[in-house]
Amino acid sequence: MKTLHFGGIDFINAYPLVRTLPPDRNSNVKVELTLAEPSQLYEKLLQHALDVAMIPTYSFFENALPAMSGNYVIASDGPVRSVCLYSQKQLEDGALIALDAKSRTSVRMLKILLNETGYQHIRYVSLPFEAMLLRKDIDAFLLIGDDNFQAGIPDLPLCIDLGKWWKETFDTPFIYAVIAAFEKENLVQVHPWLHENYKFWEKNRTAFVNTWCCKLNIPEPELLHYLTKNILHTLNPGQVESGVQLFQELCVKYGLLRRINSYQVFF
Ligand SMILES: C=C(O[C@@H]1C=C(C(=O)O)C=C[C@H]1O)C(=O)O
Repeated sequence: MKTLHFGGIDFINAYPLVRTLPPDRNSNVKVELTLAEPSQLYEKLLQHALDVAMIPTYSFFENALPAMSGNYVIASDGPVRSVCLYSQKQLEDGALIALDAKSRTSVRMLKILLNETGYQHIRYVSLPFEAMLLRKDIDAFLLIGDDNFQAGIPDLPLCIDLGKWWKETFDTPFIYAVIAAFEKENLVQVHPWLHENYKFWEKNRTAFVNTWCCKLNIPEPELLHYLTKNILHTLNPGQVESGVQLFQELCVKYGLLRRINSYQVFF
């Protein structure tokens, strides 16, 4: 049996897709799992150190990758909770925004939203989370992933949820990460393993959340809400295609991507 090298995002948002199957479980596919940040998984996929990986949607387009899964995504259709812009006061044009250095997709999502809203002179600086907190000249910062659950962050008076903002602006879900491969075969072969994980999650949600909430130090109802109401792991087939297409078109419109690339979505 061939071993598939799969890269799974190590953020909480991906737990239901990659952390539910016991490692010793007999499965029809043999998957060797590497957990890492989305941008690192993208680098490994480019180097062919991984066969299939969960990668930022923007990276998928930036490198014109040929194939993505239509079955599983990291998406939201309204508030996402873990992609937020924090600030002391209402944003003014000309403000300096620190962008989470981990992010590839949400930084472009923010730029699109600011452009659509009419801001034209925002300045940006890319920084790791810890460095942002030390900079006094920054007006707002964009954080992605698990750092949004750190105590103290929500104390800032203004917190703009980008998933909510996107939904209000375009009335459609937003897709933050996709599962991509160079070879269609590898994508199709990893699907049963992802299905197994996700089915296991759906059947045992309460037990998983109960275990994870202590380890992560997040109240149980909040974690359950995050993983079932904020983050969406599946969308209707048409929604995946139209969602990523819209994002790609807007990236081109605002000069964030050179051209529209074609690609295939597999189920
Ligand atoms: C929803 C999220 O989406 C993440 C945001 C990403 C980005 O901005 O590049 C990449 C992968 C996603 O898992 C999150 O950060 O929690």
